Amino acid sequence: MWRFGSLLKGASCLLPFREARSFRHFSVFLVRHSPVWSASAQSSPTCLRSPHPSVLLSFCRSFRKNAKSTLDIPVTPITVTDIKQYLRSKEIPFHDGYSCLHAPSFFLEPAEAAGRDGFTLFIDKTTGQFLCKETLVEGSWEDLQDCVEVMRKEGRSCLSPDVLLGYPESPEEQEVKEMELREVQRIWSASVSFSDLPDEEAQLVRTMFGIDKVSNATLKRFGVRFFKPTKSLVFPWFGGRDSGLRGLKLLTAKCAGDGAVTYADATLPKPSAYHNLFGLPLVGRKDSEVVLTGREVDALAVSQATGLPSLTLPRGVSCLPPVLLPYLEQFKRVTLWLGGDINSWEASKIFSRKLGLKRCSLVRPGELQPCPSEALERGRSLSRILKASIPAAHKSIVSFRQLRDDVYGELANKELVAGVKWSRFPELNKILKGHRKGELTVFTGPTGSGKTTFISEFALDLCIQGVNTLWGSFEINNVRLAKIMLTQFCMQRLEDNLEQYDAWADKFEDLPLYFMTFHGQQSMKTVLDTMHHAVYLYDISHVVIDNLQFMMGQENLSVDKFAVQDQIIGAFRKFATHSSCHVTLIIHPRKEEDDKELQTASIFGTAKASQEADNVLILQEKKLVTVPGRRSLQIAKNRFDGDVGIFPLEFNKSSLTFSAPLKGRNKLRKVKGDKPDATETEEKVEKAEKVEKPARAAKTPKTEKGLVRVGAKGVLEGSAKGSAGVGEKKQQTVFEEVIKTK
Ligand SMILES: Nc1ncnc2c1ncn2[C@@H]1O[C@H](COP(=O)(O)OP(=O)(O)OP(=O)(O)O)[C@@H](O)[C@H]1O
Repeated sequence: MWRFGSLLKGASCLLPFREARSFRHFSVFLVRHSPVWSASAQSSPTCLRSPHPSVLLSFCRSFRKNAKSTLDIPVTPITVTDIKQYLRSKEIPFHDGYSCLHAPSFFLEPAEAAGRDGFTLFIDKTTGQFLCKETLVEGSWEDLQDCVEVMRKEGRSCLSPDVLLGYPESPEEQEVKEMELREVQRIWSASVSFSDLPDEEAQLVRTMFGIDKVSNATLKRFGVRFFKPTKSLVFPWFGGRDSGLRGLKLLTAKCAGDGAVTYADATLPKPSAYHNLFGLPLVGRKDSEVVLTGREVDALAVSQATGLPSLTLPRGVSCLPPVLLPYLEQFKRVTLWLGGDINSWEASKIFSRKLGLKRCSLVRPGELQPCPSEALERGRSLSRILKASIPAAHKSIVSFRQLRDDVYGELANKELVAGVKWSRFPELNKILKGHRKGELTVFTGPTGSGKTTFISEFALDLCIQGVNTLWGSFEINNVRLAKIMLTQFCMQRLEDNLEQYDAWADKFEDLPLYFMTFHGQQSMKTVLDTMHHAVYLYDISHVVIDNLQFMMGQENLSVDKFAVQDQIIGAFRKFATHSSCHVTLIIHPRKEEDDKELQTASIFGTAKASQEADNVLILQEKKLVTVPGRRSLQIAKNRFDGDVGIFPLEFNKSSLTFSAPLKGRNKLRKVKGDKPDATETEEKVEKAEKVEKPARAAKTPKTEKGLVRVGAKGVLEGSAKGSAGVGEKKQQTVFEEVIKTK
């Protein structure tokens, strides 16, 4: 099969159609002004033979960004060996780097390339994604192969950097982009440099942002300005082929009533497109050491105090997008000093795997080792702290001496160690304490009892708070699942309020939420490969698998099905631990008698599932609760601190939610031990329900209230620190303010 490849500028040829999935990359090869494509694709995309659906969708307004959050993983993931073999077979020289392979760029004219470093094409070893650092041409592994094929076919030694274009933008998207750029320019030119501020005001601003000791010279070197209308620090993003202003980040300080200061950041463009490594223009080609920080003010502190190159990750501790890795390849030593709390420590361990453990060392947070800006304020020696950083490459056997600081960290940060709290399920916080990375949760419940619906809200709640989430829904398709989640997100029937669809979908789209594109039976290997890929690309920290039975394939029918299930559970356990990612696994129960409650032992298969799991959650439908439709959630195992218990859930059919609309509505009963007394539980639940019913009926908010509650509590008011999703919402509020002050 062939696909039309009139896509390289000045070249018209047919490219072999390697795999159906390649169509996904088809539009990357659009030639600017290509009349053939623009006319045919836009008016009738179906003119392509068997195009990949996502190509068609990318032209359809209502689905325009679906492709972005859908994890379309290659059927056979690329490995570094494949990449190397291909390059060798095409006689392309390469060096083995830390996260990337380095090859000569074929987007530079030979004469142009001669004056440069030479190996400026960076190919990500995990994904095959490439970037030419000189021309900033980037694309997928398939794109790279296509470029090589075309060069070979046409006998060229290089290609124009303009041959590859991104997905065509809709007029709407272009307009948003232009508006953003205008806003960036407006804020930037209305901002003042510190040396232009009256001394008193400059000092006040410094105090407000905790940078008293950062000099005007440092602020000037990094291009930091102050935007008076919102009293924000402005950090510019310079980049692109012309090194022009591409965006900016605003950091705003807010004083709470009790005198505490909280900081909110906002970026333009929005966080998912904001790929600024703040400080990059100051890095010299020969620099071989760098300090990575989680906040811009920290980079200022490190640079001033140590003279070392220092860069800030655009979204702090929430992720390290692989597109930034090529810019970090030149460094032989990378020190991660992402902040002063346990979250920064966890993130630095995870990021160092992407960066290559051997060259990374980590600053362990502690009383004497706060974040860099605080260390500078407190007069600590930043060089000494950096010197004391710990190599990231760990040994398999450690003594308590090496662990003692970790143990202390856990004790001193009890709340953070307990994980992210649910905002819709306070009872879960009381029993499980929070949602922690690296754990395995097994969830079961009777057939059709609402397992998917409940876990959807359970995961959404965390996702709203910035937990990067990946769904593997093999039972129901992604459109249906997204519909359930969107309904739960806005807490109302959108069918009856279609005019609100776009507003809610826009908000929903900004969540760090991804879906696997599989449906039906899947091999465990494919699913695990996808999960690894997602962790690498999007720093996923919660994977939901609905459900295990869909991975048992043909073996499901054989006598050895229990062994297969155990093997799958073991693999998920390993993945969760090694990837520091929480896995929630839905498992069907064994067939139980109808009037019996489920127990841990009711989980289908052997005892492996409950042994390997850190948490076992059971959606109880029968016996415990006699009111039809009423369910209870039983926490039957909690490895973190042993508390188990059960609490009632009330299903709201219009919003598809189980969460209590009002605080303190459901009574919680803590049970120590795995098997609560069913009769007692039922009685208590019933009693609690009866007593509280009238009050609840009177207090249940209308759907608009639900909208305000979710939007305000879960989305708009969260702290921007360490949370991508929340950070994005902050952006809206800050820029709304900016616009208001215009
Ligand atoms: N508590 C409830 N009361 C009434 N209906 C519910 C309740 N919870 C979910 N439902 C509805 O029941 C249907 C099935 O729900 P869901 O798919 O979540 O169940 P499940 O347990 O995942 O099913 P399966 O066992 O097939 O995997 C959906 O239409 C859902 O809206």
